[in-house]
Amino acid sequence: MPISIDPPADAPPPQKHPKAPGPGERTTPHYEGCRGCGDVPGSLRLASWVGEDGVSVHSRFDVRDEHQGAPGLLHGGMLMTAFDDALGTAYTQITRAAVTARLETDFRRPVPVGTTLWFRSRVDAIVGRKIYVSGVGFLGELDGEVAGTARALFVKVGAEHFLRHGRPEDLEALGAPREVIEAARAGN
Ligand SMILES: CCCCCCCC(=O)SCCNC(=O)CCNC(=O)[C@H](O)C(C)(C)COP(=O)(O)OP(=O)(O)OC[C@H]1O[C@@H](n2cnc3c(N)ncnc32)[C@H](O)[C@@H]1OP(=O)(O)O
Repeated sequence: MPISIDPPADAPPPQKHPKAPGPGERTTPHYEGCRGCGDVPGSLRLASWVGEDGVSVHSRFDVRDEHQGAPGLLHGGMLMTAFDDALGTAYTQITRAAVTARLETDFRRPVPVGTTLWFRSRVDAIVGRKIYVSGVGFLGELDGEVAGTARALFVKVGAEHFLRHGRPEDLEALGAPREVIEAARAGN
């Protein structure tokens, strides 16, 4: 039986992080090697901007041949990847370093190759380490026909999560000293 990811009704409204970009500004990838938003081979190259309210985010994903799951149609897992990243980008405007614990997606319309998908995502609540986020994907334009909807629970983690579980060479490329990685793995 999955644990509920309904945001508590009495949680205070999330506030934008003071260093987050302002309304209309482009957000930066949370990790350059990310296959959702990084500028690397195999990435969806999701691009995101802060919404007019300064807290929500809208994102763009151009669906190409390499994203197919059926003839000429977007793979459902690729849509989930796009939602994961779009919803994750929404929480990074408010707080830092959390990982996806649960992601629920409803697939409402098939998405043909050549479509531009647009997303609106927002943080609904933050309670302790738990971040509740939801989003909608639209065909062709923001607020166009709904292609899918998603809800996610992200759980805040410290740097040790990545030091302990990430691949050492990728962590070293980001500047983490080998001894720090080894200490995290040893549980120190
Ligand atoms: C810009 C950013 C974009 C990001 C997009 C990409 C994000 C990713 O792809 S992240 C990679 C995929 N995710 C992962 O690898 C995470 C793997 N899972 C984990 O590491 C752990 O399970 C983790 C960290 C989520 C939680 O573990 P842990 O730190 O021990 O916390 P734990 O006590 O189990 O859970 C914390 C709370 O969350 C709740 N919770 C945890 N998992 C779930 C879940 N699946 N469903 C509902 N609730 C959950 C727990 O019930 C608990 O609630 P409470 O505090 O009320 O008791």
